[in-house]
Amino acid sequence: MILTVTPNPSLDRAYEVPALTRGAVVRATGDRMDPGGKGVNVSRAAAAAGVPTLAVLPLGGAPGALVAQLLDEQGIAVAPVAITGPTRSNISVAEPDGTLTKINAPGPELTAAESESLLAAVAAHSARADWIACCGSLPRGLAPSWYADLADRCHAAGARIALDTSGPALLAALAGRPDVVKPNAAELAEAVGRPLATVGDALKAADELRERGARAVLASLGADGQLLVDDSGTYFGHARVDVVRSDVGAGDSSLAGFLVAGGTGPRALAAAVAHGAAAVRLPGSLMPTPPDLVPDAVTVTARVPLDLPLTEPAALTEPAA
Ligand SMILES: Nc1ncnc2c1ncn2[C@@H]1O[C@H](COP(=O)(O)OP(=O)(O)O)[C@@H](O)[C@H]1O
Ligand SMILES: O=P(O)(O)OC[C@H]1O[C@](O)(COP(=O)(O)O)[C@@H](O)[C@@H]1O
Repeated sequence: MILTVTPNPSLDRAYEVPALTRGAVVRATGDRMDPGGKGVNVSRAAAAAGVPTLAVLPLGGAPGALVAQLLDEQGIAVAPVAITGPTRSNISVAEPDGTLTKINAPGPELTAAESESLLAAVAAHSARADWIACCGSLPRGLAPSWYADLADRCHAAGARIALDTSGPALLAALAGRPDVVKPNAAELAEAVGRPLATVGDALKAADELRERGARAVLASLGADGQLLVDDSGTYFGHARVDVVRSDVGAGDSSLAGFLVAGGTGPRALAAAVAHGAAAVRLPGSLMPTPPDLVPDAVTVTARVPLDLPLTEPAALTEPAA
């Protein structure tokens, strides 16, 4: 079973527009609403792959009720923790050329009691979990060490920890020795405090995260593919995608594919890449089902193209904590 923890879930609203013009009234040509947040998406993708999953998440207010309803409609098992503050809504705007603009709200502030209830909810189900995927930003009220504390408790219960977060929460979580971390290029750059221009730069950064505590690193590099560094070796995976509709949740879909395929080694990397590629071919944060996957389009190699320039070099937007 894949248990997911999403401390700051969201109601994801996705708009498709002909062009995004600042200061103008922009008429959307399509819109959709999905239950969101990185762990929620991992659960949705795991369920779509036919793997048992449980999503642990705090929910509050009318948006929280809507997230619960949408998850129920999708048949996702949920262990909700009731909170006072309203669940956030995140917005993405997709343009026909593939440009995506995302606005992520900060979300509610959790009280100390709500933070404890969330940890207790995870602990109550962790014995049943093969993997516990800890995903997304931490809401206000949770210390940056929250994921590290969670990892300590869950490791003691025998579960493996996958982690997908950013900034200080990622750095602090490394102390909890997560079994795999899945940064994207920007998160990796921020974690090591330097920009990344090539796949080789990303590999050096991934090695550094392992030195700091991560047992394995699955680095997602957008259109360029993914890099896996674990005890079995170092591998690079790529898939060709002709039309990108929305990359919202592509990383979450990738992580789910990786865990569903065992969570280690080149076969799991191939599944991660297939899931990421399938996700970007779908609108909004729709998660792929098996018929959406095109495994033949995926290549995985142990010969990492170190000199390959990243299509989107990762600049530093914030100083590393
Ligand atoms: N433009 C793209 N073309 C092809 N595949 C993509 C594209 N964007 C994302 N992907 C796939 O989805 C994965 C996750 O996307 P990425 O943007 O790296 O992560 P995140 O969603 O966490 O920011 C990538 O590693 C890749 O496999
Ligand atoms: O917790 P964060 O970092 O604010 O991210 C939350 C957002 O991330 C998502 O899980 C999508 O992930 P990506 O932005 O990595 O594609 C959305 O469902 C959600 O709105």
